[in-house]
Amino acid sequence: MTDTEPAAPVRETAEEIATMEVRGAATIASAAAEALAEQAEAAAASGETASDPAAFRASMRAAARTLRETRPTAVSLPNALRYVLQRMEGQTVDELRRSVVDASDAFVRQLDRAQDDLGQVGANRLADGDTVMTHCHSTDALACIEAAVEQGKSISAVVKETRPRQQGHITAEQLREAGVPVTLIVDSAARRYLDEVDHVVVGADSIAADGGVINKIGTSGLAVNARERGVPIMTAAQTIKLHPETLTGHTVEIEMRSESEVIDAESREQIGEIAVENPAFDVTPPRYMDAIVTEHGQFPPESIVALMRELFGEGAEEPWAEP
Ligand SMILES: O=P(O)(O)OC[C@H]1O[C@H](OP(=O)(O)O)[C@H](O)[C@@H]1O
Repeated sequence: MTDTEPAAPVRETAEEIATMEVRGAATIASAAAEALAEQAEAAAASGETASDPAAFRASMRAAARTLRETRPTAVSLPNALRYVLQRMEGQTVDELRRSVVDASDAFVRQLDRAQDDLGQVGANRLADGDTVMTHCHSTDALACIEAAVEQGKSISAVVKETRPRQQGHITAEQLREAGVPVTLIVDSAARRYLDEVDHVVVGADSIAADGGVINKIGTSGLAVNARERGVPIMTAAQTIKLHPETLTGHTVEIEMRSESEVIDAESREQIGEIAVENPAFDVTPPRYMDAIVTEHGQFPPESIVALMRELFGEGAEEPWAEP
């Protein structure tokens, strides 16, 4: 390990996030925070950085940059890195190491608590006997449904499979384990089933300052259909999903993934010369979203900017940048 090459656990976590073995905005954030703690332990034990606080700090910044470069859309990833690096302090390597490990632990605990708290808020929106429709797999959205079940409400679910990676299968399995009767449908059947649904519950990868919700591709179409059918739609998103850079006019980059997720090589070959595109996320305009459910309560999307300012100030530093 040199001061620019992160330790093995960081490289492994970065690879797992890039290949989506580790996925879902909250899970990515907690894996990134834990990887920084592992980097701190490794750097404090390595010849090059163990006795040089400046080299230790540089190795932490390099590790954060490696993690940052894995996936561009879920803002929980840079928010996690920011949380930990902003709390790195001390004169000696041992003090620096301890501050990083403590910040990483605190971040992960805060994440779990936030999800429990927003689950209660989201559950309050659901009534006994409701059927919910889900899209993709979101631990924040599942927390709302599971909390409703724990409140003693009987909830059933229509689960969209979510092409191309079919994260709906994970949702279906976890809801079934929570005792929720599940009907799995293909994405294109969603509008037909909305007539049988009381609420649509989705997660978010990022929330923009204007209340736009960036979530798995297909969310915006689902939201428009839900509005047309008169079905309320909420996004469950703890505040690490708030995108501070959008306060200063930046837009959220939409990740484009490999065409191999959409079409296999043989079919591709047979069809001949065509373009294939695979955007992983889309933006649901605030007017199509009824509520953003966070650990601080529920918000109309248009008012989320006030919470964003309160939590992040006017913008976002990048503590992983070289000074
Ligand atoms: O943080 P939680 O609620 O678990 O997940 C949030 C979102 O992350 C997922 O993205 P991907 O599957 O990583 O591309 C989905 O878009 C999901 O709604």
